Amino acid sequence: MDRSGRPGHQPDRRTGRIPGRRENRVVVSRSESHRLPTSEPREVRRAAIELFGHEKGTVALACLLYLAAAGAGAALPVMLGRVIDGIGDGWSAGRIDLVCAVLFGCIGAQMILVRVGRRVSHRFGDRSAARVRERALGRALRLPLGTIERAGTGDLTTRTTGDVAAVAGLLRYTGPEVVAAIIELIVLIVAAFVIDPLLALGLAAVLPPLALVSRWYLRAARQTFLAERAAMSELADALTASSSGARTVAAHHLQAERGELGHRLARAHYRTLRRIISLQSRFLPSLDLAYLLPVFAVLIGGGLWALSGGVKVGAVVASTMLAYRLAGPLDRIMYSLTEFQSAGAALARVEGIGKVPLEDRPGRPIGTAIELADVRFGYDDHHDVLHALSLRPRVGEHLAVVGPSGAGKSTVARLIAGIEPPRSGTATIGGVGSATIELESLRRNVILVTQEHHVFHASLRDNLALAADRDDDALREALHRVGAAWATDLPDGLDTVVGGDAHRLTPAQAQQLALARVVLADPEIVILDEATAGLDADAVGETEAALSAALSGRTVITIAHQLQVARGADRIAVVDNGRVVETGTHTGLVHRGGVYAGLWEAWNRGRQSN
Ligand SMILES: Nc1ncnc2c1ncn2[C@@H]1O[C@H](COP(=O)(O)OP(=O)(O)OP(=O)(O)O)[C@@H](O)[C@H]1O
Repeated sequence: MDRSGRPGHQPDRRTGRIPGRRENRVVVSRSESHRLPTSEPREVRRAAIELFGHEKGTVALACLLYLAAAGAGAALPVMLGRVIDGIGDGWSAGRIDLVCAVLFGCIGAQMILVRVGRRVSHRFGDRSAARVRERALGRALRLPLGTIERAGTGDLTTRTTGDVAAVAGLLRYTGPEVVAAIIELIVLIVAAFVIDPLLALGLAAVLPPLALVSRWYLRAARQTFLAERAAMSELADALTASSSGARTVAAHHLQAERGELGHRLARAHYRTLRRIISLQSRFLPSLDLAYLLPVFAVLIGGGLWALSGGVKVGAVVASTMLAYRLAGPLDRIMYSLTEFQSAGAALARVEGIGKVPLEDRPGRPIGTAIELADVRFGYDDHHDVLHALSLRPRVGEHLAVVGPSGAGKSTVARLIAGIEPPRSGTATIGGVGSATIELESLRRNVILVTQEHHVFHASLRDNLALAADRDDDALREALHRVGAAWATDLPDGLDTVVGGDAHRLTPAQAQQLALARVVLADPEIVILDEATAGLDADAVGETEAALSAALSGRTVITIAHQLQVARGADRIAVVDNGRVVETGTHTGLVHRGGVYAGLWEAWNRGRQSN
């Protein structure tokens, strides 16, 4: 970089940035080692058992209700067989009527018991699903930020939304259905043995084909479903990165590349879906064949035996009906294998969040002095982006960090904020490594505001109260300080629900909301990294000045991508190629005629020609 500002350091016409040697930061694909882990089947089983353990009473009650319902259901073929044989044995009409009345009563009782059982099991499902969701979110919130970013927010989002929903669906609907089906199956088999143990052996004809088919399916399905979930995550990740990094994509003309990546990942996901369909299209018809085998076995075997007088016709009819009814619960169990596989894969991913090693953060800083000393840092093992960088912001000063794009300014912000530890050297706050400071204390004292802000689908008041529980006047004052005049025009004032379709905030408004949160939180150290980039050029200066006034006495470090922001700072540090190459006031640096002076000249020239 020279004083004249070579072409590479002219501000970009569209973004106002000072270009440099930045590499493409929109992640193209995540390496295996950066993916969030997945739990082993053994760990998934343990988690499932733990879930049942919380609801032993409810589970036992639901099982009892399903048992009674299955008993009432099995009474139908048993009694019908007795009636058939009873007619042959000369039962009276009154006796037959009585048995038929009991039979109808059983049908009614079965319907009621199933309904009540479902209600109880839904209650279990709801509470367990809430437990899974809360656990996943709790774990996600404790994850080290650097890990989330390297793994991709899309992956974590899919795990805490789609995967949790798949597990919740299983717990609420499919799980209880399968338990009910297993109980029904056992009751049907017991009933068949009560009617005639030899005929009941015919039911076993279903077992060999069923065992073969399900063994093959279960083996193939786990990998297929895991692959589908992973492909879905990668796709979500790439789409999230493309949309949240839209400005970078546009600035680096990466639209075609990102579009192609999206298509490639969508095709990969489509291929995994086709594998699932192909698997199921072989699995399901084989099941139908398997169900028919015990019906034929009992009907033909029992029929021949009845002809020779070895067994009564009623017993054969009842056993055949029971064999036929096996298809119902078996079908529900086998069909749900797909969902079990899918939810099992989902639970493995949800539980995997808990396998990420948490950071050891015992540090308790004394004071708020920031110091970066001889810091080396790189995002991968191969090359450093910061090279022995040293910087000592003074307590209570407003320091602007400037430099060409890709120089390492945002990386400096991340190290101060304790998101990443340095590879060597030290990055400390109050004498303690910032990446080791206890999270609660770090969050209270240090806030990093970037361009990414989340507006929660809630009232404006709730969105602000996240930062600090203050009265309405304080909330309004914070909005006023960051120039959010629009807030006074909202139809329901602070009660207006924002973040959803009802009242969508513009990116600039969302940014002001984030800044108002900072004012309310009033931390000791504020790091603003492109925090005003979404505002229009005139508003940037005003907002930065208002923010500085609101945060007076606090240490404010502004990563200034536009030099007019740096001008108002107490001191400026110029970062180039991962090193601090100059520090001083705006006037001092311009007079010195060094790197900053060159940047300033190029900046002014660029603005005039724009
Ligand atoms: N998450 C990341 N993973 C890999 N490399 C990264 C990541 N973030 C930044 N880099 C790389 O590190 C170097 C320094 O980036 P950094 O964002 O700190 O620069 P900067 O000066 O803030 O740039 P800009 O002004 O464009 O924001 C660049 O080469 C960049 O491509």
